[in-house]
Amino acid sequence: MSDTMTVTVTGAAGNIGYAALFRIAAGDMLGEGIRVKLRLLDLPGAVRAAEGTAMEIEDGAFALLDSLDVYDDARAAFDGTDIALLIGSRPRSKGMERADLLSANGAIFQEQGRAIADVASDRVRVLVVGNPANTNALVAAENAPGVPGERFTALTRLDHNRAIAQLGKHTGAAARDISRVTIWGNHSATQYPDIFHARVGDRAGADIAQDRDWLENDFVPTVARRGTAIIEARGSSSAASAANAAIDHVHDWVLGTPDGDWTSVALRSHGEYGVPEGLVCSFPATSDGGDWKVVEGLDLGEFARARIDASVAELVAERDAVRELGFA
Ligand SMILES: NC(=O)C1=CN([C@@H]2O[C@H](COP(=O)(O)OP(=O)(O)OC[C@H]3O[C@@H](n4cnc5c(N)ncnc54)[C@H](O)[C@@H]3O)[C@@H](O)[C@H]2O)C=CC1
Ligand SMILES: O=C([O-])CC(=O)C(=O)O
Repeated sequence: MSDTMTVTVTGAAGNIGYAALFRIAAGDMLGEGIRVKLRLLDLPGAVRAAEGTAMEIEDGAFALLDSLDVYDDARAAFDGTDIALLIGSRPRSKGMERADLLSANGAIFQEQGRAIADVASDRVRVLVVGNPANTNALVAAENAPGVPGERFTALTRLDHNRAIAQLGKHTGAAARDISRVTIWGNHSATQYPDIFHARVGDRAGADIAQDRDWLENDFVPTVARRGTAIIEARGSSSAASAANAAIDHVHDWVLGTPDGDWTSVALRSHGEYGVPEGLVCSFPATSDGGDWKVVEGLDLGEFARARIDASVAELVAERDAVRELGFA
């Protein structure tokens, strides 16, 4: 990492953008010694609002902020970028079919993948937050010739953090004492939050998982449906927690995961754990500050295998749909 990094945030006028940008400018994402050039991208109709957010960022007088620019054009926004947070996407509207959603987002992430390949820095790292995040990342990667596939990732860190929180509530342990939790599969209700390899203080996750009623009827569905529960309670989707997770994801990617722990990252599969090559699937992963590395060799029991297979089947169906639409 150099001492100045260019960071592009799409959907900058939106809720997650609003919660993420100030923390990025404050140094929470890349570390306190690293200066940041911030580039905000949104649609032409939302640029005025993005400019308002930029005015507030200016008013933060952040010591690490070197420059701040607002764009409505992807190629200009990604020019020379080192870190791209792809948050903006087309939300599902009333009456919209799944295919329409994949099609609208396919077009966005195809264009952004091409722009990143053409103009971003050679070391660019991409995190897709906008839903359907895994498949949007797959589309962007497939349309970015010359950019190594491992530079395209999707966010399942929010699910990972949710799993730690629920495990902490159940056991009374603090988040800092919980490690080696894994989210497998898709960022959707089919995801499988896995505690069988976790450590909770001195306890093994497999021991806590002996309470099958809690595991199957409480923990797994609570984590997998937390996004929906928050929409029902707040009237809008998770924003500050999603921004926090995006910052955690990039932080651990560029600065490394803590010794003895791993995190969850949706990465292009090389066939690990039998996941078809090329799918953007959530795995346990570590980083030494360079590339993500999938943690291999974990034993998966029948319970885990069935759930991972179901989530992977959903990813295959999404991939086939965007292929059919010509986006991948
Ligand atoms: N992966 C995850 O864990 C999570 C993902 N999400 C997803 O993140 C996305 C953003 O959420 P919010 O910020 O709450 O939504 P929001 O609706 O508040 O903001 C989205 C922004 O993206 C912009 N946008 C749309 N298309 C764009 C494009 N082609 N280029 C640039 N900007 C574009 C919109 O104009 C809007 O300003 C949604 O897709 C949401 O479902 C939300 C929570 C968690
Ligand atoms: O469904 C949404 O837009 C929100 C989401 O992904 C989550 O909270 O996990």
